[in-house]
Amino acid sequence: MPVRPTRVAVLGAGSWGTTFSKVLADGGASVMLWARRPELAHEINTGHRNSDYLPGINLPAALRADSRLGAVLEGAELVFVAVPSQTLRANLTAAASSIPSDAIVVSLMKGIEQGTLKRMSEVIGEELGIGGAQIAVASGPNLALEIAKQWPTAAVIASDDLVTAQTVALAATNKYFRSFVNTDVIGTEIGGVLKNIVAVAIGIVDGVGYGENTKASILTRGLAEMTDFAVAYGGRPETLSGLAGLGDLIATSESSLSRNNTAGRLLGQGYSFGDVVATMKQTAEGLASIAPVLELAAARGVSMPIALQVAQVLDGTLDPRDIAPHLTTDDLPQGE
Ligand SMILES: NC(=O)C1=CN([C@@H]2O[C@H](COP(=O)(O)OP(=O)(O)OC[C@H]3O[C@@H](n4cnc5c(N)ncnc54)[C@H](OP(=O)(O)O)[C@@H]3O)[C@@H](O)[C@H]2O)C=CC1
Ligand SMILES: O=C(CO)COP(=O)(O)O
Repeated sequence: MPVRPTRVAVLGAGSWGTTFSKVLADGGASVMLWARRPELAHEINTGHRNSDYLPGINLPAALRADSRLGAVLEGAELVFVAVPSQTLRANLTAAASSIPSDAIVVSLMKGIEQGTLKRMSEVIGEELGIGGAQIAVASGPNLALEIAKQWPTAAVIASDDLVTAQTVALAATNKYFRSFVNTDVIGTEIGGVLKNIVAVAIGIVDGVGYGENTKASILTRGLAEMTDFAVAYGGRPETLSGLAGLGDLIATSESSLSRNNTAGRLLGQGYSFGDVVATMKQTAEGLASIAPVLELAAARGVSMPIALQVAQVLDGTLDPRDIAPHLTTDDLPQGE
């Protein structure tokens, strides 16, 4: 029987790490949050605010922050990680010696590492030398600011080991946040990575000014693209039609809170990739994972017209007004 953990740590005090810390604290856990900037840790401890990332949100007094990894990780039963995907490996290198050897480590991230093409759970396993029963991932329709306002939602916790997933889900459940469990780590992670890329495409369409038909076509074909890719890498199709696939695809593509959607909208309005990166103050993972995703797709022969056209808009070889990945004909016989 899984037991509810009481001592948890969260690495990364951006919008998601801080919000998830609140979810855990409101679920009854004692939470230590790592903020790499001491002044942010000070603001969280004294003002119970993180004004950079969650303006207007009051944080629970039970949530404590620190910029020292050792102090944050001491005695942690669960360690949640919410840093930008491309910085995970370096952050783990710094944290590894302080992470208790029996802790379960949970990825809250939605990216693929450039160069190695690894999922976040793979990077965690490699860097910390731990196996599947000590690793979990969390994903779902989880726009941070909505959750920080305690608007109700749900998530999926996946681990190779069901008891691990259940243990994490017990900690990550409260009156406004419900965690479901499964054992499909691959499908759950891939859903989170790929919906970001489709959300960029929808943002481009919005920025250009096209309408609901275009968006509905791309969303529907996007789900097929996400599912084909996930299945090619060993994920289960039903995971992609659940919260970690369709659910997150809808939330991210529809919301102006989404950084991926916002980045796409700016591209659609004619801003260059460089301008968009300079404008974004928070992490838009879809922009960094598009190249590794296309490499992985090519390696398994998965057709990804949406991801391909987003990449072409990013590198300036496709005019955003010509975005119409659902009109590409190479997979027409199977398309629906
Ligand atoms: N925001 C959301 O709604 C959700 C986000 N996610 C995922 O969570 C992950 C983290 O995203 P999110 O919290 O939104 O990102 P943010 O941009 O809001 O915050 C990133 C955090 O990581 C810290 N950080 C640590 N190391 C580095 C580094 N080397 N470079 C840059 N920042 C660093 C930042 O510190 P500092 O403040 O000092 O820069 C900051 O605290 C992403 O994979 C995202 O896809 C998943 C679900 C929801
Ligand atoms: O993952 C998210 C919602 O589930 C957050 O999306 P963005 O990173 O696009 O803001």
